[in-house]
Amino acid sequence: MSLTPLLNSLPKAELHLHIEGTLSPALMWELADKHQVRLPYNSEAEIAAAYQFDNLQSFLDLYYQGADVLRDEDDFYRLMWEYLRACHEQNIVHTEVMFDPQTHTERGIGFDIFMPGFLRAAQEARQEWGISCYLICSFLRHLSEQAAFETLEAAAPWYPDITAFGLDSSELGHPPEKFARVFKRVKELGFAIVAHAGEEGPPEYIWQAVELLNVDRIDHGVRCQEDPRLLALIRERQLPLTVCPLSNLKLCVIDDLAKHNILSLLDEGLLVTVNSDDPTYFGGFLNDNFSALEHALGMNEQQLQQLIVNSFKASFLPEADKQYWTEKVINAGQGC
Ligand SMILES: Nc1ncnc2[nH]cnc12
Ligand SMILES: [Zn+2]
Repeated sequence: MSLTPLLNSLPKAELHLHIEGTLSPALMWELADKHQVRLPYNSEAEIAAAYQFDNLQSFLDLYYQGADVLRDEDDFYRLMWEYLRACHEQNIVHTEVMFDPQTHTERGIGFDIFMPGFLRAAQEARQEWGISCYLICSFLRHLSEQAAFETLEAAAPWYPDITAFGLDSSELGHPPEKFARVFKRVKELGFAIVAHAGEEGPPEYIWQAVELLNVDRIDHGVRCQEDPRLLALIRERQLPLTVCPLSNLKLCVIDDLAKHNILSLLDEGLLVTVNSDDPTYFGGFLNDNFSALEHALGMNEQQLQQLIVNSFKASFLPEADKQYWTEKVINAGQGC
């Protein structure tokens, strides 16, 4: 029997989502027209057809180019609002959304433009649908340590609206150690920390994220299985991994979803979660990622439920909220 009815009925959290990676071809086309931005495409369909990637960098090149159509506060509001509407449709009740300030500040678009847009959409989604949305401010690792420090400083007026700081963009050649001093400061300021590690990069980068950045969660981390000592440490500390199956397939981290190690990591007792990363670029939102696991790996009902319980456990929600949602998931599962 299909897991789709159960999947749709369960409340879920999403913990690894780049808001710039939710820009749909339709919105990109509309905003390009609004701001008279020249795109290297002749239609929405051509935009969608261009989304074929060989690796992370080939994706990032298109992703940063696409973000150029985001210019004013209303554009950032629309972007966030459309994602939160998709959350509502999938029964995502809590989401922790990454944004890349440097993608915008480098184009002269400051925190005073994008933050009010994000926050207005988040507030309306809370009122309309009861969705909670936390923000994770991510540093681009292909830029310098100095640029990350400047971004941390520029974010200061918005600290009350930020839950965590993260690290993303081109992994290879930019190990976590490059940002050890920045994240030391982030920790002193009292924020949670996440970092992309072990997506394309080796287990050594995951070690550095854990030992030098003191991460609370690892984004991706799928290559931890190559190092048994690292795997044991992640299991012992129950350090969450925010895994993104369709992203891994689309960026050629794996060549076949049937070879994905997510269920094997789950069965080994790791706190793994399912996420969509950049859904409009990778061909699926959160529920599509779960469905893909059902079809490619034969994920069963118990594994589905555990992955969803993990999404709340691994979140930055207060303990009482984690408990509340975990009970909801378990009780809803029993009713099906
Ligand atoms: N999958 C990914 N890895 C690293 N940086 C990203 N930025 C957006 N998506 C990303
Ligand atoms: Zn990511």
